[in-house]
Amino acid sequence: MSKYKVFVMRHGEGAWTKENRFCSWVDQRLSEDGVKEALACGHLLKEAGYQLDVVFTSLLSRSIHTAWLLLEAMGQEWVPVVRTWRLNERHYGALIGLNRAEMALNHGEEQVKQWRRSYDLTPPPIDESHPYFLEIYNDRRYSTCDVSKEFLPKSESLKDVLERLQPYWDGTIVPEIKRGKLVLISGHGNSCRALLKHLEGLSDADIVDVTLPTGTPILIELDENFRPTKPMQLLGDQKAIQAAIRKVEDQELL
Ligand SMILES: O=C(OP(=O)(O)O)[C@H](O)COP(=O)(O)O
Repeated sequence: MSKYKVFVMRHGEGAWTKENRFCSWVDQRLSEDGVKEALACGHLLKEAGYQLDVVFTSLLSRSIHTAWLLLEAMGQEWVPVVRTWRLNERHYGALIGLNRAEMALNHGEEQVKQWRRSYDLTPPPIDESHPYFLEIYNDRRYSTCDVSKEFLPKSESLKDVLERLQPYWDGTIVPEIKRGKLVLISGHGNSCRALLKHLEGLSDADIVDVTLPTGTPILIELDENFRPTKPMQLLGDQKAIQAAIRKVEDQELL
């Protein structure tokens, strides 16, 4: 029997999703479609009668704006929004800013798929010669983290993401859920995949086939031991959701 519910969602479409570039820790804003998606999620949850108690986001604007727009559409703007770097998107290292289709031309589609979806493959690290290095590491938000700047990641596999996210899930989010709070996590494609791997108990091989569309709330129902009681539910028009998943999967195609 389900005791707890939690929503996990990837933010609305970001500006660089449209340009097909690895965005990761670069602070791009939502595209016009991304704004619409976030508002539509809020309307969907409102119509279903949900009342949120707390929303967790990353430190990246696209995840925070999604939370704000969703709460506005629900008429629940007063609900606390809590930000943490531990929900940031996977750090794509030296791949940040690169175009996926161009990379497939140079390295082959299979290599790009491996970089994007395998569980424990870490891309080459970002270094000071990278065009976005200073923009990321000189940003004041990263002086506010619970680890000092020099220990923040320079590249991550999905496994690394789960390792930095899980202490926050266990220590901060789970206690809220246990107190009876309805929590929504406005995260990113890969920070949400890492969390879903953990919650759904997916194997390293099975997570490779999980791709998340933007702006789609995923409802997870858990028993008293935080084990899923039913398959996760992607809420909304199922045909549109499948089309949105295919769009993300096809980003590496030539
Ligand atoms: O920034 C990103 O994800 P996000 O749009 O969910 O924040 C990544 O570039 C997602 O890339 P991927 O779908 O190739 O893993």
